Amino acid sequence: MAIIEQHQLLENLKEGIKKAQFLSESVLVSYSKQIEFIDPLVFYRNGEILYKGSRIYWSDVEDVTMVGLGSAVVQAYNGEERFEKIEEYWRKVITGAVIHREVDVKGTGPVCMGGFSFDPVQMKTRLWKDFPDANFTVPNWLLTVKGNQCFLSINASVNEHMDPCTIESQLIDLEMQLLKNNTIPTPSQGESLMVEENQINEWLAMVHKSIDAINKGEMEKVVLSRTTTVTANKTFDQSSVLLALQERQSDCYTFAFEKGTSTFVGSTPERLIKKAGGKFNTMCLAGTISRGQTAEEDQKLGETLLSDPKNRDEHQMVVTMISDAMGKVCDKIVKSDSPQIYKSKDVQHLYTPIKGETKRELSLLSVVKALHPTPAMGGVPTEKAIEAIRERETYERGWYSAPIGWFDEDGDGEFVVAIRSGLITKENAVLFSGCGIVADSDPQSEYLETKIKFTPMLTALGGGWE
Ligand SMILES: C=C(O[C@@H]1C=C(C(=O)O)C=C[C@H]1O)C(=O)O
Ligand SMILES: [Mg+2]
Repeated sequence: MAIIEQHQLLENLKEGIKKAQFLSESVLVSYSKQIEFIDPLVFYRNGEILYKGSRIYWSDVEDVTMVGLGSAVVQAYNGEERFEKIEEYWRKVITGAVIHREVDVKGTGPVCMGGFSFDPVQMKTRLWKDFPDANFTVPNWLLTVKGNQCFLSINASVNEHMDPCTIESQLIDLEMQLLKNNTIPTPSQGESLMVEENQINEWLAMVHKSIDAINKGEMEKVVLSRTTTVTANKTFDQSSVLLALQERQSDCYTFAFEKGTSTFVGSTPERLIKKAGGKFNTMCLAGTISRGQTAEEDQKLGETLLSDPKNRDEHQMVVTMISDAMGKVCDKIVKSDSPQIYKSKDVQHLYTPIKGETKRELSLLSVVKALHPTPAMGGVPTEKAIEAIRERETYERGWYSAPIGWFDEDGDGEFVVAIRSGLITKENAVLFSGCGIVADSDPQSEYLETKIKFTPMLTALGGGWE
């Protein structure tokens, strides 16, 4: 078996190099196979030395985890045409690629993973220096875990000058190192962390101003966010932060994008769009209340949320926009008439799932473009709200509240909205949290809402609120 597999990889490399000679440009070679089980966090950690600064962790709500190490292909773009540029580049890469799968499983092979910034026009600061407006990579190594089955995809960019046997033997050596068994440090708790909520008064003033603007009819909703800074006395261990998120936030998508010296990490409940063939799944998530201490209190809080006009209003604006946008691109959409409750560890939300179907060729990125930013992250009307955010927020959002995800050569894939997140650089972390401001908002309650939304990241870093 092993011999046949190696033979196959070598054949693919030879074919890729021949193609590269013919095209006079690099060609992507992708080979994937089933392997013995390995914990995805161990794999992520094993890549720390060789692939520091270019690792990706992604685990979805359907028990699929993908870990990417290194970049066989990378595309970065700054500016407003980012969706089109990434799409164009991807088409070109895939057209030339040599792809072989031992087993035909989604989420293996040449998977393109990455994200976008919230607003390409917002001024850039040092905070997000390693995160362009669009940044996508096909990892050199992609581990895909589905339940207890594991698949390994090897992606290599080859050119006409390469020797297939040399590459093959390098890959075999690396594979052994990356698949070594290892342990993950247990999540830290009660660490001595310095936790500082930044510019609370400025934020409250901004909320007051926005409520005034809404009452004057300048807009209907704007999502305002703020940051909390966390400092530890030693470098945060990414694998243990991910483990903590994964354990506590099991109904969320847990992710990490390591770029240069920073890693954008989080556990978001919010799917932006999933595409499988002509079928699309999206959701509206807006309107928030805390979790109860007891099952009874929790249930009561959920009922309060469901019948609260302010939260229903905040939610409805998202439903209207997403239904309109999906209605325009799909032949048919299905959505329930009233919201349900979505519970995650620290908060409950109003939630309306929407399904769409189309027989036309419709790319995932074009739907991402049509949806982003939804009024769950921007506001209503979109342009007015984005201008207000640009003008009033005192920091750069970067990839916070923006689409992150993956897609494959068939154009299938999934994007989520990167909230409940933070940017970790060594022993420092900046956490992000926002909330929808509408006419009936009370600044103090909105402040508390954003405070609980910091909790998932704060606890994963080993901290908590006093
Ligand atoms: C903006 C965030 O969350 C969004 C805002 C919500 C609200 O205001 O009720 C709820 C869910 C999210 O759509 C965040 O968590 O940072
Ligand atoms: Mg809210």
